[in-house]
Amino acid sequence: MKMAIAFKDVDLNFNLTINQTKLHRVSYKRLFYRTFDKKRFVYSFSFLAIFLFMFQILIDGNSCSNVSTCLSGNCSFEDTHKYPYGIPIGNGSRLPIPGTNQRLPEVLIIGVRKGGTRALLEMLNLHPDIQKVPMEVHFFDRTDRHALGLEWYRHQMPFTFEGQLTVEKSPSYFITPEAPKRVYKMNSSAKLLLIVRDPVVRLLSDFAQIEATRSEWKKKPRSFEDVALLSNGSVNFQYKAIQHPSLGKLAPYLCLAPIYT
Ligand SMILES: Nc1ncnc2c1ncn2[C@@H]1O[C@H](COP(=O)(O)OS(=O)(=O)O)[C@@H](OP(=O)(O)O)[C@H]1O
Repeated sequence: MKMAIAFKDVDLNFNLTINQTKLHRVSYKRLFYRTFDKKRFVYSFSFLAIFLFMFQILIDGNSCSNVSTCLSGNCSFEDTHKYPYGIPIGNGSRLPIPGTNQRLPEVLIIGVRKGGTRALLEMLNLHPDIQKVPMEVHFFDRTDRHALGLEWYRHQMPFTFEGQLTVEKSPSYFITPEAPKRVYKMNSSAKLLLIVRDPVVRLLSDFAQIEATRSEWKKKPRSFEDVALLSNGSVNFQYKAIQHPSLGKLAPYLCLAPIYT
């Protein structure tokens, strides 16, 4: 059989008198060896390598200039948002932006659970003078964490310049009886932010989230009545989203004026 194959700009002519199966095997093999141009391969490979190298330099060059600008002490307040825990310098190490420090928070978003506390924190963080703590630290509500001490708490804080406010949010602070005394001991003039929402709507929001998480963990689904009501039909005040603090007990530590709702 005589075949003429046009493969891009290469014309191949070869005779084969073998059966169809062998034809395919042999023709592909020949096609490969005949079209394989070593020189062209080397040129293409080198071109690709150079291109990737230049691209890498471009990317690195950009981040390097930012990082070196920061490390040489020319960082702005906004840069602390970019590198809240220092500038990554490889090997998992980080260098704090010169002039910054980890400071205890002056502002706490204390609740309420499912009140839009995350949205409030993110919106405040848009301001360059404010630095959010990305995660909930639960320092004032969890006794095991509180026992680690203020230095441990400070080390969970992002780096800030003097004049920037650090804001932490853990909605359980509002319903934990020990929290006000602990906050007061840390800083008696800390600003406490409380964002409120229709209690029934946020109860439903909380229930939906908890049940979704339980379902991910393959836990048995519960009805709303199971969690919100006791067996005698009265409200279950132990349920987290329903709990509220006893303001009488908090009074010695809270001057209501610094609570912003
Ligand atoms: N701007 C604004 N206005 C009204 N509602 C808002 C807003 N931003 C967030 N949300 C709703 O707040 C719910 C999440 O609240 P939190 O961030 O406090 O949740 S958490 O307690 O930290 O888990 C969550 O409620 P649900 O969607 O009903 O679950 C958010 O949708």
